[in-house]
Amino acid sequence: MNARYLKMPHVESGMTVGLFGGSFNPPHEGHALVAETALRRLGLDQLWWMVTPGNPLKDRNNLAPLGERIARSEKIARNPRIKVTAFEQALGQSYTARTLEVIQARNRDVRFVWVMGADNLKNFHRWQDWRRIVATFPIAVIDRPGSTLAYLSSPMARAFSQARVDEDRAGSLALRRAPAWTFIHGPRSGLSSTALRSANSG
Ligand SMILES: Nc1ncnc2c1ncn2[C@@H]1O[C@H](COP(=O)(O)OP(=O)(O)OP(=O)(O)O)[C@@H](O)[C@H]1O
Ligand SMILES: O=C(O)c1ccc[n+]([C@@H]2O[C@H](COP(=O)([O-])O)[C@@H](O)[C@H]2O)c1
Repeated sequence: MNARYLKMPHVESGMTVGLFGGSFNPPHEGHALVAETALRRLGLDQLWWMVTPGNPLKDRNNLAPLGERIARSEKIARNPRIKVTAFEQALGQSYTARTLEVIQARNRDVRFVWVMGADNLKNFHRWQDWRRIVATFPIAVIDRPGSTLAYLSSPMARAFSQARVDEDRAGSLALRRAPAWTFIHGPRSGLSSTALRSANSG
C-alpha cells in the first residue's frame, strides 16, 4: 500500500469536507452514490472516503486486507473531489469519536460533516462515545433501503430531535455548530458488501 494513504488528506482553510468512513469490504456503487449525494446535497468541497482498519463492532475474520479495500475503493470513487484514505490505520485505532477529535485538532479552519448510511443511524447509540461524536461535527445520514424510518425511531434521532435540520437546508449543514444532523432522501441503492461477498463465495 502506498504510504500516502496513511496520511490525512490535504485540505485548504475554509473548505467544507465530508467524512465518509466505511469497511468497504468490498466497496460498491451504493457507496459511490452516497458519496456523490453528500457532495452535491451538502455542497462540499471534498469528501474523505475513509477505509477503516476495522469497524469496532464487526467481526474482522472476513475483512479483506486494507490495501485491497483501498485499491478497489479508488476504482469506484471516480470523482476527483473524493479522497480515498486510510489514515486511521496510522492513528492505531478505529473508534470514530477519537478519529474525529484528531481531525478537528489538526484542521481548526475546516468545516467537517460526518456522513453515513441510514443503517448506521439505527445502531449509532452502540458506537463508543456516540454523544461525543454528535457534539463534534454535524452529521448527514443518507437514506438506504430498509432503514428509511430510522430517522424517526433510532435512539440518536430521538435524543437529538431538536438538532435535526430539514433536508431542504442540507446545504447549510457544514456551516452549523454541532449538534446538527439531517436525513437526506434521494435515489437509493440496494447494494451491500454482504450480498457481494456471498455472491462471490457461492
Ligand atoms: N446501499 C447503500 N445505501 C446507503 N448507504 C450505504 C449503502 N451501502 C453502504 N452504505 C453506507 O456506507 C458506509 C460504509 O458501508 P459498509 O462499507 O459497511 O458497506 P455495507 O454494504 O453496509 O457492508 P456490509 O454489508 O458488510 O455491512 C456506511 O455508512 C453504510 O451505512
Ligand atoms: O466508533 C465506533 O464505535 C464505531 C462503531 C461502528 C462503526 N464505526 C465506523 O463507522 C464507519 C462505517 O462502518 P461500516 O462498517 O458500517 O462501513 C466506519 O468508519 C467505522 O469505523 C465506528
